[in-house]
Amino acid sequence: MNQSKEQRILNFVLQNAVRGDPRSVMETIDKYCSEKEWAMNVGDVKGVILDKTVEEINPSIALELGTYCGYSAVRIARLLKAGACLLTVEFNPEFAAIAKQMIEFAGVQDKVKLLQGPSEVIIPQLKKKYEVDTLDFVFLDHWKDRYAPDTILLQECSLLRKGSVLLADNIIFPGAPEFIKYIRNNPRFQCSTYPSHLEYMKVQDAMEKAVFLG
Ligand SMILES: CCCNc1ncnc2c1ncn2[C@@H]1O[C@H](/C=C/CNC(=O)c2cc(-c3ccc(F)cc3)cc(O)c2O)[C@H](C)[C@H]1O
Ligand SMILES: [Mg+2]
Repeated sequence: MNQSKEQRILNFVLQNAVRGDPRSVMETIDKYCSEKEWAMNVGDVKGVILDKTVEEINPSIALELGTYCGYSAVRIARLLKAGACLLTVEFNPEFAAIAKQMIEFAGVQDKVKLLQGPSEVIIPQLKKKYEVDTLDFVFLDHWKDRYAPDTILLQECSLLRKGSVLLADNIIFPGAPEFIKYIRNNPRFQCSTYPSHLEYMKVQDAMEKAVFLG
């Protein structure tokens, strides 16, 4: 059975990146996806916005929705301080298996907990099963029509506290119109937009940052 694109990306990393070096893994994925096969990683351009947001917050506990191949999990985890943790949620078992190998190859497995399952099931389990109190940072990069319902669910599960920061990818392309409508009209969130470019393309995209006001 011929390989998936995601398997080809992982193999290219295993053969070309430096084991234990997250920056090398990111650069190798970006090289493959800009030169050989496009893939929906946040990428090197929007990745800088993600980096700056994570560095500004310096989260102890972060959540990512939509692990895919693990590119942004590696990108976030490499910046986490000792003892800090990224919980990343992926419901496709093939992608979860690939991401697990990517995270381990990069050497950030001690900072990342990969939770396989749909976000609407995992989010309500975070407090009791995963011993989360509240989240410092949430990166939304899963199906775009799930950004708004999952943001509502995070609030219903009391997982946000005053100052919790959400960062959403792709609010221009493919776009997340329901999320933007919800979050920008919501007095409980302070929003700001970071114009950028779609990964590996000369296409406009943007990220939305939303700070929960409690
Ligand atoms: C219902 C379950 C919800 N709960 C869920 N729970 C857990 N995991 C979930 C859930 N919903 C989805 N996932 C996982 O997250 C991943 C999905 C990621 C989705 N990302 C995009 O669609 C996108 C498209 C483009 C793009 C740009 C230009 C183009 F021309 C084409 C595409 C660019 C981008 O940067 C993009 O992030 C992964 C594939 C999928 O298994
Ligand atoms: Mg994305």
